[in-house]
Formats: sequence, structure tokens, C-alpha cells
Amino acid sequence: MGEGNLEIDGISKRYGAKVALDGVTFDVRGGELFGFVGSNGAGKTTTMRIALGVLAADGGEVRFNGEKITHETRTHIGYMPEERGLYPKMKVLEQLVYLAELHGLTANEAHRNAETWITRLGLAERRRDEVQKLSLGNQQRVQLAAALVHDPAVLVLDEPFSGLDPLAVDVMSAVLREKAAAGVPVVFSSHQLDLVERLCDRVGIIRNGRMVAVGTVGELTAEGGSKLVVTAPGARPGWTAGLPGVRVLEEHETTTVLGLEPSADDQAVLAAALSTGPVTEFSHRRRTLTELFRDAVTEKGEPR
Ligand SMILES: Nc1ncnc2c1ncn2[C@@H]1O[C@H](COP(=O)(O)OP(=O)(O)OP(=O)(O)O)[C@@H](O)[C@H]1O
Repeated sequence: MGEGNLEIDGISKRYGAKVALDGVTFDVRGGELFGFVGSNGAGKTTTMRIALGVLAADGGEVRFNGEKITHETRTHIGYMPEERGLYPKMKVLEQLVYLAELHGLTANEAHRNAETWITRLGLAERRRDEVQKLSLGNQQRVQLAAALVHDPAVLVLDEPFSGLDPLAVDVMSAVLREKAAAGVPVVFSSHQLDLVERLCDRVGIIRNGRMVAVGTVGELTAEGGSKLVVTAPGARPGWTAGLPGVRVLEEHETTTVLGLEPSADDQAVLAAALSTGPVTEFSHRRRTLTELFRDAVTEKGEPR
């Protein structure tokens, strides 16, 4: 299997009467890092387990390179499960070699890859330790190595960054970017939205088992217009009245934060501000992924 897209197409899943997923659709393209975000219980783990084939969907299909994923192609997916899945009493090196062989690598290839990832992920001094004796963060590094050791053509990672120290976050980020750059579709879930915003090419937001937004962070944060911060010490309240597509979001002493619809004319705002006297600050502020997320997962009137 070479480069290709992972397509999640109309996946539905119920647990008894509970609808966990309702027509979830998105694709992860070869060469991109895709961030999968949503509140607790929104359906991320269920989607990922279905993508991997450890859980059957009630409806919909998962395809790789345009072909429905089969038992054989599944072995080309690298998976990092949320519940983690290592053998506690096995030693790090032994475990990685075993997992690589299980995925069809020869003993030589398995050893070579295991050593490569052990070194790369800073586990060299732990290679003969039992997994259960490692710190949680180091166990997670082993778990990442386990997802990578068979040279997967797709990477599906359930909260790979949770519990990692800042240096491990950097290592994990670099490895994921590198895999994406090599053409592998990489999807991971996370609650660390600043990290997702920084790292991902595209993002999908799931809410109550439905996708509510999919796109680049730039696309998603541009939707709904931008914010403008204006500091005009001579301005009086109401100075923006009559400017089309402009509303006041916050008013501080001399600073006003304005919400601009895409049609609004920022230069008209500047002219209005200048007509009140000097303007000492005039800057656009993009919405952050965190702000976008809050809006996407919260309905008006619903408690936050
Ligand atoms: N085995 C199960 N039996 C019954 N309900 C389940 C089961 N697994 C998940 N669910 C329910 O399905 C929904 C989706 O759960 P899922 O674990 O996919 O969410 P998640 O987005 O991964 O959440 P988190 O961010 O908390 O990990 C939740 O309402 C959950 O309670």
C-alpha cells in the first residue's frame, strides 16, 4: 500500500439505544496531519476503533486508497489505542520486535525497526525494562513505537499527547509531522487544542456523534468573520454606530473589540476611529481553535 487517503464515509454506530455515531464522514489525505477533536463522549474513540476495524459499524464504510478496508489492509494501519495495549510484563525491545513480527516483518526487519524507534523516542536506556516498570509517559512512548514499528501506511492515534512532558510532546509532534511528510495519512484525537491548531493541516470537530466542522484551521477560524481590536482614547461609546457588519463584542476603557462580518469594511472602521482623535492600536485578531470549538460544541441556550 502506498500513499492514499483514509476515508470515513457515513459511519453510524449504536450502543443499545444510545446513538454514538450518526453518519460521521471525513477523509484524511495522504501527507496530512488531521486533528480529531470533540468533547468527552462525542464519539472520537468509537470512530477510530471503527476505522481500525476493532469495532464494527452499523452503517457506512471505511476505505483506504478507495478500497474498503479488509483484514489484510488493516495490518498496514498503525494504531495507538486510548486504553493502550501493551503487555505489562514484556520488555520494551522484546515487545516491539514481537509486535513487528506479528504484522509480518521478518525477524531482522523487526529488530532493525524496533531499535530505530527505541533510539528515536529516547528509550535506549529502557529497552531491557519491563513495560510495567516504566513511567506513564515512557509507556506512552513505547505505545507510539508499537504503532510505528511495522512501517504503517496509515496512522490512527487516540490521544497520543495526553500525559506527555513538553519534550516528549516535541518528539511526538516531530514524528507525526515526519510521517505525514512521507505521505502517510495521520489522524489523532486530542483535547489540547493549541497543539492541534499548531500542528494539524486540517481539523474535524465532532459533537454528539456528528461532524460539525471539517477544514483547515484557517478556513474554520475565518468563518463567521474576524475580530478587530481598536484603541482610540478619544472615542466615546457608540462610535461604531452605523458601520455595516460591525458589532461591539467588548468595551474596555479606551479599547473596543469589534466583531466584523466578512462583508464589513475595516478601513471604514479605521476612518471612524480616526475621526474621534488618535488611534494607538488597530489590529485584526483571528479566532482561535479553542473559541471556534466552544462555539461548535455549544448550542445557544445550552449550559456550557
Ligand atoms: N462499550 C460501550 N457501551 C456503551 N456505550 C458506549 C461504549 N463505548 C462508548 N460508549 C458511548 O458512546 C459515546 C461515544 O464515546 P467515545 O468513547 O467514542 O467518545 P470520545 O469522543 O472518545 O470521548 P473521550 O474524549 O471522553 O475519550 C459516549 O456516549 C459513550 O458513553
